[in-house]
Amino acid sequence: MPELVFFSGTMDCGKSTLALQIQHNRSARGLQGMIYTRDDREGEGKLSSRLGLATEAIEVADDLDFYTHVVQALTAGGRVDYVIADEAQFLTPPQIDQLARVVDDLEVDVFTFGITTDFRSKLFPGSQRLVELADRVEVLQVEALCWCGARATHNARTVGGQMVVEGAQVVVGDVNRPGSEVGYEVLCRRHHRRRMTAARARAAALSPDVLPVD
Ligand SMILES: Nc1ncnc2c1ncn2[C@@H]1O[C@H](COP(=O)(O)OP(=O)(O)O)[C@@H](O)[C@H]1O
Ligand SMILES: Cc1cn([C@H]2C[C@H](O)[C@@H](COP(=O)(O)O)O2)c(=O)[nH]c1=O
Repeated sequence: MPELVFFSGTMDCGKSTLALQIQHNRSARGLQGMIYTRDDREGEGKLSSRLGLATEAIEVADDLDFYTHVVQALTAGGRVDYVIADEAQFLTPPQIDQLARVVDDLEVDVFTFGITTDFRSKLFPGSQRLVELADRVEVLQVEALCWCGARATHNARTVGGQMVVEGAQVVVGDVNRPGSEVGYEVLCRRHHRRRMTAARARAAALSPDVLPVD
């Protein structure tokens, strides 16, 4: 039975790596997939992993209709055995409905990959629709860790090194980029709530004026 699967997790937990592995294993067996992404850090039309692997992908815009796109590929004589959509948090809710229709009406497996919540711990609209519609929501086995060693469950945004809780929902960026103006850091819920990034925890530990938080 074909499925709509949502592989979700924080930033930097291996989602794109898994997407590339699924693509590799299927294409090694002669299956043909449509690979989509939106706003990958490495640039337009790329699905990239921090492990250094990347593949070409179809760049999705708001007006791309997944169902029509896959039907067009089939009508043109192509084979579509599966669909992969990375950075699925950036897709619109109607696009997630179109992906569900690809599964149900075309009987094609659809694997989506994305973060569930933004830097304010609010659901991305695309992720919300995936949680509502997916046959399965899978949390990745490799845990990203908070600086305290606990499992990281939340994504923090930093601007000029300070954690922020206001701003645009979408700002493409990366973790572990100390030099960049906007950065991200994965944290456990406790430290996300306290806005305690690794840098702030280090500063607090060094300061004689601040009581330890943990
Ligand atoms: N130098 C490295 N050596 C081993 N593993 C690494 C290295 N750099 C990154 N990784 C692994 O890659 C993961 C990030 O993979 P990626 O697919 O880019 O994440 P996501 O798509 O979820 O943001 C990290 O959690 C880590 O497990
Ligand atoms: C938390 C958060 C993240 N983003 C962006 C930052 C990255 O470009 C992607 C996530 O990519 P990854 O492969 O999962 O690391 O999302 C954003 O725009 N807004 C946010 O709140």
